[in-house]
Amino acid sequence: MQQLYAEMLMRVGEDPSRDGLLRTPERMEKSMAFLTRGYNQTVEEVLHEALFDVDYDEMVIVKDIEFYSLCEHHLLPFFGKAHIAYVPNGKVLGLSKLPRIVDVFARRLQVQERLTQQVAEAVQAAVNPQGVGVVLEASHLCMMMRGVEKQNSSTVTSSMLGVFKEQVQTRNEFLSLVRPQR
Ligand SMILES: Nc1nc2c(ncn2[C@@H]2O[C@H](COP(=O)(O)OP(=O)(O)OP(=O)(O)O)[C@@H](O)[C@H]2O)c(=O)[nH]1
Ligand SMILES: [Zn+2]
Repeated sequence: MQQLYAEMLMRVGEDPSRDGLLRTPERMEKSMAFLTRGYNQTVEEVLHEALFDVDYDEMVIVKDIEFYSLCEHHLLPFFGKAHIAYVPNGKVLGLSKLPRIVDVFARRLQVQERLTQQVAEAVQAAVNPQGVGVVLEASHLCMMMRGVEKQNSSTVTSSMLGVFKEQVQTRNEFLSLVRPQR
């Protein structure tokens, strides 16, 4: 990787041997490993069996979970907030595990739609709840600092499973609770 990054610096017109850039390939390699560490993680290992029997069958929502990902088309960041809800079916998940599931999939090369679906499916598989709702709102640097150069657009995606798909009322309850307060 470090050789490739040094080559890249040269191709963009830089001198990889100048003082400020000497350790840049090494830093980039480390940084890229961090930004894509989701490839080395599985949902099972981050969940750590934090499933609890609870007699609660109302909606659980964890909202405003910040995430950072890389778009697979340009390898530029897209980032924003994830909102996750589920209606339990005898078991609940340790709360911190929802953000951890987001990160397992966000720290890969992604499109926002697939990231949204993967998070919803992972929660469904982990908790076996009555249903799952996931909404992601994000800004894409590939649309801001290059390309169409639109600074204020945001992209909203959602994935609804089980009762969130079948029952308009459940979906609306979720959507009204995560709606941005303006
Ligand atoms: N659906 C989807 N598209 C994305 C996402 N991230 C980036 N893109 C889009 O991927 C598309 C790639 O389009 P291309 O025409 O192949 O590439 P490009 O010439 O760099 O496109 P522009 O960004 O329009 O300059 C662009 O429209 C991006 O906005 C994402 O998460 N989901
Ligand atoms: Zn992009």
